[in-house]
Amino acid sequence: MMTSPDPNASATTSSIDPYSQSMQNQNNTTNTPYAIVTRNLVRQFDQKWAVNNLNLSVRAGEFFGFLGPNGAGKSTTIKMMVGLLRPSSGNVWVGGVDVWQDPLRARALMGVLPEYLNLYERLSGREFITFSGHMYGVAEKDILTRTEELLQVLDLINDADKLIVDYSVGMRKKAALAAAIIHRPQVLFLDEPFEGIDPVSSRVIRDILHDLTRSGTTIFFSSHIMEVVERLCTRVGIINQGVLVAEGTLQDLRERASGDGGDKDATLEDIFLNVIGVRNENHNLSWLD
Ligand SMILES: Nc1ncnc2c1ncn2[C@@H]1O[C@H](COP(=O)(O)OP(=O)(O)OP(=O)(O)O)[C@@H](O)[C@H]1O
Repeated sequence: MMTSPDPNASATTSSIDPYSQSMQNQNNTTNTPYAIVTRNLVRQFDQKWAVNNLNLSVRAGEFFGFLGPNGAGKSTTIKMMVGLLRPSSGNVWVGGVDVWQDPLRARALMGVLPEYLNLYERLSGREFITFSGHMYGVAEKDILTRTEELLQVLDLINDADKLIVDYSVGMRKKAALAAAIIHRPQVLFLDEPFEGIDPVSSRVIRDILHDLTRSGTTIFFSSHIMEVVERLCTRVGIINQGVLVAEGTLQDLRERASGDGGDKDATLEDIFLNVIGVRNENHNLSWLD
């Protein structure tokens, strides 16, 4: 794997050779390649700073959960990371490749499950997953076996020849997930993967994601479902109003919460609400009194 720029280097460094710098973790103890690095990443929409100077480094093999309230900037960040939305300024490297300098090479390393699925409605589920395999250059025989296995495991096999236009929300999401992982991506981006998914499929997806990380895939996903993030993620980042306000393992965040006078056994939900500054205010509707 190629290396990306040193995330601990000065954030103001502008011209970096992402292929030549060696990677070291925060303690300078091991050489750990970073799967995702953002440097001073900004996206403005008119006067609104949707993402404000984001510096984030995700190590290879991590399962990284990206949290934030509605409108915090999660989807905007993911879109910039995967090459769907051009940053106003700043850089993103995935697997050591600058996403905006070399988008095709970067895209070949990734799998992406976007928030709003724009699927090929007139293809069947089976055709769509197969098509994705071809797009990623997977060998024909692997496409055949992987497609059937994905359809089976994701419980789409009985609807495999139905057109996607006739799929339910959850079925579309599962088909999109299958299409995003058929090439065994080095880095998988998932924007709200569990939204609209029933508990049975949710379990299946969690198992698949676990298997992917075991086989070396780095996963970056956003979610509002704290329990899932708590259960799956090795590290968590919290964004609020476009700014990264907390980052670390759950243990790091708990220790930080207890240092701030919080509970050392705090749940991720407690930590999240605390970090984004939610107080126990009165949320009653006056006209319901
Ligand atoms: N195309 C756009 N044009 C204008 N403003 C936008 C656009 N896309 C996003 N925004 C704004 O950028 C901010 C961040 O939006 P984003 O969709 O990234 O939030 P989010 O954290 O993914 O929210 P949610 O959890 O509700 O999906 C919001 O204020 C949103 O209104």
